[in-house]
Amino acid sequence: MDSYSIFIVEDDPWYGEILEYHLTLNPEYQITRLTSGSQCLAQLHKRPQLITIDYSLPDMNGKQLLQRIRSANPDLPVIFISGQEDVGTAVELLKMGANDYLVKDDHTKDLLWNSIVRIRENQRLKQEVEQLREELGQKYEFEKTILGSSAAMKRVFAIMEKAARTSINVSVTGETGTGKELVAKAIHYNSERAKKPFVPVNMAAIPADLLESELFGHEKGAFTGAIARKIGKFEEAAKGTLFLDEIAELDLNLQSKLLRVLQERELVRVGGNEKVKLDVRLIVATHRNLAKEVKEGHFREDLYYRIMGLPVELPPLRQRDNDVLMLAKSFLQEACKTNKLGPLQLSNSAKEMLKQYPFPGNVRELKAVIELAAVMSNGQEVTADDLHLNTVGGDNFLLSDAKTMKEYNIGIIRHLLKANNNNIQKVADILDIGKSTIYKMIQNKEIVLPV
Ligand SMILES: Nc1ncnc2c1ncn2[C@@H]1O[C@H](COP(=O)(O)OP(=O)(O)OP(=O)(O)O)[C@@H](O)[C@H]1O
Repeated sequence: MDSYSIFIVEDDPWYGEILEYHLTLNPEYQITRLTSGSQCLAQLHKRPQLITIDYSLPDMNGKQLLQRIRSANPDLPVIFISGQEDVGTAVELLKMGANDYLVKDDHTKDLLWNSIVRIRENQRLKQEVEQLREELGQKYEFEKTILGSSAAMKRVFAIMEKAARTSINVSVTGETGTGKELVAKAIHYNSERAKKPFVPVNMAAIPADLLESELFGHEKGAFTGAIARKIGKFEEAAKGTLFLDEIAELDLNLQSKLLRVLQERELVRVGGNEKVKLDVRLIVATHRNLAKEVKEGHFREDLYYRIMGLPVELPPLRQRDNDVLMLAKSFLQEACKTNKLGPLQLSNSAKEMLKQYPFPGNVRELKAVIELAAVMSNGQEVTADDLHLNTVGGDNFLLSDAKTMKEYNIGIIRHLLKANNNNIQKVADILDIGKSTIYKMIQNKEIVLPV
């Protein structure tokens, strides 16, 4: 049984007795009764997990006591119990970080009981989230997740380390599938902010008219359909990292709004007046050349300088020397494990083919090609024939250079759908993309599924 230590600070012995009696109905609660503020402060080293305080104590008032508790432990839950209903004091105490304010009446015992249950549940969830984030952080140790030992990738790791040690903004550029999001996550989970949220938002995936409220939040009634207040991604990422992917797709109007928010370090939710202070590390990414976008008038120069921060340029896979083979081996191992296949090797011919191929879809494409090859192979090794770099959507598909990136994408998805009985979820998982991307292609008739 988990014990939970509660201090009851109450100078009226009779009322203290009632509270103690009621709370000990839960055998987990270990109660310590104290009758003054100074007694409470002197016992804080015993690490109570929650404190209830009578607002008017003989030696100090509730505000003074709360201030001193907060400076010793900013997270310790505190519930006030007051002899009178005084909304002003209640609001002030809650603003100072009290968790609840109850008035002494017939229902106090039950309200207190419920309040403690709620606070414990919040504490439990918070602990769980922190633990999960810690585990994620371990998962994102740079060199364990971002594979690469080429000179080009070593330079990337060196800049990432600098980024992780500071809180300055970071901009990640690189062709599609080079690992921009992976880099952003690794910086976050290796930084001081690791225990706070990493919030990714893809500028290209959200319709322009929804993006403002998605980023900055909205107040109830701000527009038709705004039935309740909603906090935006900036607020969701408080004390953590906001990852704005495909930043070049932001329209000029929203670029100005974003610039203002970043300059003033505060935001106002759509349809509201209240100013909300910001504390986020911003990481942006794009596959475009932002400097060129600025020159062509598509991107604001002042915003460009504000978000550029520390630039991380991810080289395309074809410029990473032997990383292609290292990645291929690792993806092959992973594919064997997930598909419950015996261990497979890459044949020499397969290695040669991978080294020659330019990989327009970069690491993402390599991963998909290898996963498919693992499934296709029926021997001990993956041969050049299993790689099927040239079978997607017809002969020499991937080797023909007259294709746009979009055509490659459609070709790969078409092929994988065929190989996986048109299981959209499975193909989305293999390619590490959202199902919506595939549905959009079907809607646009770029892909036709058999009826
Ligand atoms: N160096 C690497 N080592 C291992 N896996 C990698 C590496 N780089 C990328 N990947 C994997 O490749 C896939 C694509 O990576 P990611 O989504 O980060 O790319 P991206 O550049 O953000 O793509 P896009 O431009 O399409 O948004 C992911 O599954 C990721 O885990």
